Amino acid sequence: MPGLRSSEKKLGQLSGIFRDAQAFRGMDPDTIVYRVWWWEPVPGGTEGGLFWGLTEIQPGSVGDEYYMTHGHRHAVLDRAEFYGTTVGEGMLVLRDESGRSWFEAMKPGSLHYISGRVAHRVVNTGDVPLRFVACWPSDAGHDYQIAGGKGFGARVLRQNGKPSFTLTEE
Ligand SMILES: O=P(O)(O)OC[C@H]1O[C@H](O)[C@H](O)[C@@H](O)[C@@H]1O
Repeated sequence: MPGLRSSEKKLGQLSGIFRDAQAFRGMDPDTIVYRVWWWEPVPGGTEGGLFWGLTEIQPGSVGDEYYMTHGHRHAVLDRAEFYGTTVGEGMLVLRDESGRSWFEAMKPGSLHYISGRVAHRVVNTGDVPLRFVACWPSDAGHDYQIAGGKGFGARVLRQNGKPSFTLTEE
């Protein structure tokens, strides 16, 4: 049925994506990390349609790693997406099929085009909730297996009080 949808992601649902497992175990699994509201004017899977969404990621960290979305590629691999930041500061972490990882800085007014086949995740590096709008094809779907389960090959960590994009061996 077409309509407005919403979902929330709690820490307990993000097990395994943060580096510091000990810090993670010491935190309340019911803590909400992010919420998504999105409009589905056509049924999911419709070719040629678009969805529109708003994501809000809370400020916070697990150990020295900032709160972030799980991250995904599109199940229909070649589908692209736009993100537009409205409030807060963050990093859009991207990984292509060759394994290259990079980021784009997010701040109010920043617009980000995410090509098909590129995995994407958003990290809140600020002190306030990070909000961004998104527009993606209604048949894109989500694939949460990034690089065969290895992840993004990069982490955003607080170092000397500042966010640092660090490539990893993954
Ligand atoms: O699906 P996640 O990786 O948890 O990201 C959360 C959400 O971020 C954005 O709003 C995307 O447009 C959504 O499609 C996605 O569901």
